[in-house]
Amino acid sequence: MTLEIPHEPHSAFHAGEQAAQERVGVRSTLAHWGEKAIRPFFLEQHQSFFCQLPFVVASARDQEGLPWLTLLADSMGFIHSPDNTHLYLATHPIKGDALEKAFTKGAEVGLVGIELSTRRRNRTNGRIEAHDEDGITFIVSQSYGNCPQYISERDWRYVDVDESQTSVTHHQSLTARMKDWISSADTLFLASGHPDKSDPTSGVVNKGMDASHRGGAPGFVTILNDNKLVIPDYSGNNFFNTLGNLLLDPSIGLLFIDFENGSLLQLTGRAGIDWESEEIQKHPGALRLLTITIDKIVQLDGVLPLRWYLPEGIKGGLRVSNKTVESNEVTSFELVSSLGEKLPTFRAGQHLPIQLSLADKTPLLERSYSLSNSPRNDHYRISVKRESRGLGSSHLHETIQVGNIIQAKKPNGDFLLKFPTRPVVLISAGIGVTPLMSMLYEALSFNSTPSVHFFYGARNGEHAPLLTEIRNLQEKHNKVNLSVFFSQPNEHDRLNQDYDKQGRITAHAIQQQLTNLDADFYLCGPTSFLNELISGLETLGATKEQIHYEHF
Ligand SMILES: NC(=O)C1=CN([C@@H]2O[C@H](COP(=O)(O)OP(=O)(O)OC[C@H]3O[C@@H](n4cnc5c(N)ncnc54)[C@H](OP(=O)(O)O)[C@@H]3O)[C@@H](O)[C@H]2O)C=CC1
Repeated sequence: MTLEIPHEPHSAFHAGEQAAQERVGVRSTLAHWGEKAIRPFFLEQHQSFFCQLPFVVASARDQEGLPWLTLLADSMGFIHSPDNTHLYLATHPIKGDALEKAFTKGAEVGLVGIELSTRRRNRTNGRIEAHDEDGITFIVSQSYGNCPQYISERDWRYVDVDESQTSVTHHQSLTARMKDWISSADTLFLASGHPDKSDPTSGVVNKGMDASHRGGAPGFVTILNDNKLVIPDYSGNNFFNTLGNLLLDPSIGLLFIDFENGSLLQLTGRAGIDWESEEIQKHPGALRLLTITIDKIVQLDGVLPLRWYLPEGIKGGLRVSNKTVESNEVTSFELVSSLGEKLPTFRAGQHLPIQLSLADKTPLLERSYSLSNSPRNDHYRISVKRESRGLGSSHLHETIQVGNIIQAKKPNGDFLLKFPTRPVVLISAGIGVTPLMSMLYEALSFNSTPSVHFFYGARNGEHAPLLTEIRNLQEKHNKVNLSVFFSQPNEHDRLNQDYDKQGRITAHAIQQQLTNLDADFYLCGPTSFLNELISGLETLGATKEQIHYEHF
């Protein structure tokens, strides 16, 4: 396929990904972010993440070149990482698996590691460097983290596989059981790939297979007929790995997991992308649709040594005890136990997974919002920006009132404040202030914190959530230094009173305020903001260990 736009051949993204990014207007922002976020090696945290997983989902092509996915599971510790470019997986697909013979030397493979109990996930693409009787050696081309959005939390346990209860069957179209399975699924995985095989010696690393996770409310996949499905595409990290591949090669693999029974449903077929038809409106929250024509199916029943179950949420749910308008678009909700019990503790920077019931009989909507209050409070607080097409944020703003009960799970996330032994520098843009607000409280609760510098960016005084609260803390604690940047101040915003500087926060402006850069930097805000600030701070000499951020 020839693409209409010229593409940058040395980008972390290939021509298809760049074309998809161009189509939605994020290509230039992503170009620099890709270089930072996508690495040709594993960070230590990603190495240890993969090594403690009981399973990974892997994509590859079969002997006919068709993409499929499988789930590779074995006893704890079956994955180990001898160095920061390799994973050894001491397992093989089972007999009859669509990818039974795929993991041979040179095969392109995509892996997604996903810890359903904490909703952490990391992705990597690469190829099989070697295989032996016991397992396969994977060498990485690209490694990157993914946010917890749309992941349904599940706990898991090992079981003994009862061979007499397993079966493998091959099909050309969906059976009634498969339709039930798909129509209740809240999780699926997609396999797609660049049509050219990477030449391992060429240094071009972005052309292999991808494995990606898709999640939504149960029933988010629509079955059109025995061979056609529609999958909504929600807002994500804008990398467009899957859609970018599909622009060049429409072949696609799908994997559904029967979590209760340890069964897999493997599908392969072709995908069409609907970028803008009116049909998209019929799928709440969808930005695009993928229409899948299924060509082949493999069903593997009872084969997995794992079973998953939904974790218990916070008993009785959370009662809204306060609702406060913080700015034009942001409202805070204070939440307490509906049973009057003590809430599970949280750490500054973590988020609260909540479930919203939009209407009777519709599936629950799962969302996570950063907690914006002090971890020492006996309540939780989330501060939610209303997004124009956001179902969760609109429901919270319009419908949820004081006294209502919201179902929630325990707070989680690993964007955390380190125990402060040097100055803490908090840098926020827009609603990115929420986890940093909580970090401000936590930093002030430690005597060891030498000082806190808060660089606060917002459009103007009408779009400046939690700023008054930060000012109040500044008045009480002489450790706090605050610099407010308004990018587009309006006529009643007063320079040196309501804000300190006109324009966006830059690394240069931060350097001007700080006497030295021996500090821990915590950043939260839009992608381009993270991009520019991380590069800027590194140029000024801050090390990667000093810079902490989360990409939501
Ligand atoms: N836990 C997490 O990881 C969380 C992450 N977030 C992320 O934070 C983001 C906040 O978005 P939102 O409030 O909509 O942001 P906005 O688009 O409303 O922008 C907010 C402010 O940031 C400025 N800004 C934008 N780009 C840059 C840049 N490159 N450098 C410096 N300043 C910049 C804007 O300036 P201008 O007016 O010039 O555009 C504006 O002043 C979201 O993308 C969300 O994903 C939010 C909450 C929690």
